Amino acid sequence: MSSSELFDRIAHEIYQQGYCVIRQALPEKLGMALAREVRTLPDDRFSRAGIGRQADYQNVEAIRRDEICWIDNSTPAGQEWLLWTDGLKQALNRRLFLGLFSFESHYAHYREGDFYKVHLDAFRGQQNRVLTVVTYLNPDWTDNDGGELLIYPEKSGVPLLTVQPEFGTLVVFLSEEFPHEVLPARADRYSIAGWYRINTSDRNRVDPEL
Ligand SMILES: O=C(O)CCC(=O)C(=O)O
Ligand SMILES: [Fe+2]
Repeated sequence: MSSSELFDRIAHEIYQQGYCVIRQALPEKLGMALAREVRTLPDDRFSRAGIGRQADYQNVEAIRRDEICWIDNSTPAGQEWLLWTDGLKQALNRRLFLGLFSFESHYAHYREGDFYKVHLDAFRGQQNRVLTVVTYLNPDWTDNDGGELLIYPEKSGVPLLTVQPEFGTLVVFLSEEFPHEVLPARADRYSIAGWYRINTSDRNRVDPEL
């Protein structure tokens, strides 16, 4: 699938249903570079993920256990990823007039037993995170390794989708609309989670900060 076919398909499915899951979507070479990088980053580049400002540490531990490392332009793999996600942003803006403005993303490492309970990535009205993108960097993932992503309909209940975190699978969904969770991993699980944001700056506040 060429990248323009892929971006067309993502735009179409986001328009139709608000989410899409595509296997083997991430370009192979990019996926390999990211998979290699996430495994070679020193441990001290990763930190315990948070869940917003108020929550204390114990609260966070009950909700999510992964460790994250924000991705920037300082490595070739990071650069290539940001270029690719920028291409996706432009394609979605062109096709859907979403007005996506900025993008932030991090590697995530779930060790054995780590999980992320049901949550939304953005809250309605705050208009910060509009679109979530997740991709997986696990070449040898098996059904026994757990760590599935479950995506629920807006009112929760029965999952709409169960996604295995297999190498190259790409998940995109509207951040305000779909509660989701990561079931406990039974092996090291590597992924990238990212968010496109719109520009909600006004006279008194620049947001996202430049
Ligand atoms: O890794 C995944 O499958 C999803 C992660 C997630 O929901 C998040 O980081 O907000
Ligand atoms: Fe999430």
